[in-house]
Amino acid sequence: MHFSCISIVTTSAPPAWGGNAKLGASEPPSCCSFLMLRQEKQQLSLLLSLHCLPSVHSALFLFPRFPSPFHISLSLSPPPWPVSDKFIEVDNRDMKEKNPWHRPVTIIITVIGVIAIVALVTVAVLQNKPLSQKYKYGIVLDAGSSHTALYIYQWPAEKDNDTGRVEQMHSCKVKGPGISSYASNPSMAGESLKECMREAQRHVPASHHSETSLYLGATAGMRLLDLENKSASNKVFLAVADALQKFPFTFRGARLLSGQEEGAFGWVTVNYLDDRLKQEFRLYGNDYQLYTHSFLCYGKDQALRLTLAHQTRTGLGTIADPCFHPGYNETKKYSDLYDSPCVSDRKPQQAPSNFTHTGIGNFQQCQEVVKKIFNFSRCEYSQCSFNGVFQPTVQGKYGGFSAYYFVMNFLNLTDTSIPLESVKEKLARHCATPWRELKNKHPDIKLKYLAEYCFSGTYIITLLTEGYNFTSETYSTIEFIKKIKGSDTGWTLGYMLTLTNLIPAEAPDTPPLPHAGYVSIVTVIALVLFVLFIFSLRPLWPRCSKQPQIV
Ligand SMILES: Nc1ccn([C@@H]2O[C@H](COP(=O)(O)OP(=O)(O)OP(=O)(O)O)[C@@H](O)[C@H]2O)c(=O)n1
Repeated sequence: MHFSCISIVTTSAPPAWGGNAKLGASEPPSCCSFLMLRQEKQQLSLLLSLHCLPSVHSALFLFPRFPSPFHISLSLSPPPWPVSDKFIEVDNRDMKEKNPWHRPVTIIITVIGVIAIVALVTVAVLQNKPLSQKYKYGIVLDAGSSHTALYIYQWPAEKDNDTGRVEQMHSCKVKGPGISSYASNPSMAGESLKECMREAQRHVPASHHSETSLYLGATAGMRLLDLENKSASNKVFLAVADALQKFPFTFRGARLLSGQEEGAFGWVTVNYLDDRLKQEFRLYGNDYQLYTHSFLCYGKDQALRLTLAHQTRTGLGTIADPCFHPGYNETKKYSDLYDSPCVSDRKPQQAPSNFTHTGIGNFQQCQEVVKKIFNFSRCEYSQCSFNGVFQPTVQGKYGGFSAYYFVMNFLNLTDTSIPLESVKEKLARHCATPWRELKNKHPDIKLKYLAEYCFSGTYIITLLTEGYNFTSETYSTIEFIKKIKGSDTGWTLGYMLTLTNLIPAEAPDTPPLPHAGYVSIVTVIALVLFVLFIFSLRPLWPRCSKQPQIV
């Protein structure tokens, strides 16, 4: 209690003061009210002017030395007696003795209440805290046409069926070209994977090796090899399977993915990582109508072959390529250029063994050459992308990953809020940059990639606008993405989720509140209950009257 500042003004020293009250002569504290005290017959009266009501109210109960029962007169009117400049300061020590908060019962109840709240909140927190995580692992090798990459995924062991919880734990880029390049030496295809596989062995805890599934999926490069030479492609698959089986994981096969599978698994990956499967698409137990089409020979590398094949179709010894930089000058073999089923039947009869590939760096002309590799006019459907393939109207966001991302990222064009016209202008400036200047500016970038970014950027913009019909208005709906929530975008995650049955038939039940929200609510409710409990103890509190009353 807080009565040390209480001053009482009297006209005369009342006879009934106890020994703990003493006369004072100081000025009354500014906040305090005046108490008038007088004795009439056997009754003491206090007259009060309520300038600071709460403290004065309480003060009235704390004169220990008055006869009991203690009657109080309260009045809101100014005191009728002349106010003296004498003050009586009330001795605090007796007040404290009578302070109900210092009573043992109140103290015990308060302590028990606090302990109960702490216990309640602790139990709520511990009960709902995620248990120390035990993980499961899965490994997928993406055997692409230009390179192979290994991805390790992990997810909490006890929550196999929850979505949005599988995440990429590690990735490893296999040194050397894609496995299809080892057609003439298949065992080297297996050999090339070993370094990343050993890395995977180090990243997945040894106790989990045997239960970790390992998959290899091959895409465009092996599709082309399969078309060209089935036995060679089988040998490459056997060689990589043989190498992968030697590792302590559960090897679940090396196989060719169809273009449709690659598209669909890529769709599952990005929508899974974006948490869209749960909310929007309801993959769980539902059928989807998904449009996917893979244009074999129209990936970036094969598209470049097609444009070069177009430019060398007459068997020239030198070509001046608008898609390569001014000053670019390389001697290339006709046999290498035409060594792909995408162009092999177009090889000019009278071609020399080599041609000189020079650059003139002109975006507009490059776009004209690139357009030549697509057939935009033939269409038997309501609308087509190119080569007579049906193309539905694109809805929602359009994600461009892998080569789309690498190229646009190099060109500083991943921001699709940049107007399409500005994108083209920037690309034109890039293409016109002399080759020597570009090499000096980017000494760390692989020369093959650097030389091709003008072509690649032009090919991407042409494909998006002329092929997939993006316009200046819709260009901003495109997102060039590399990763979503730490996982690379691509088909591999969707493939593993599907083969490992990590997407359940039914949507999982999710708690209505996140953990933090739940704990906060429990805490607030506990505090409210505690305050109510304390108020329920009011009979133990000192009696006070809110209304001025005359007793
Ligand atoms: N920094 C980089 C890395 C890669 N690339 C290019 O990006 C393409 C790789 O694309 P990706 O879709 O990963 O190809 P692959 O998986 O190798 O092939 P695919 O899936 O078509 O079989 C290749 O042309 C490569 O030259 C690039 O231009 N810049």
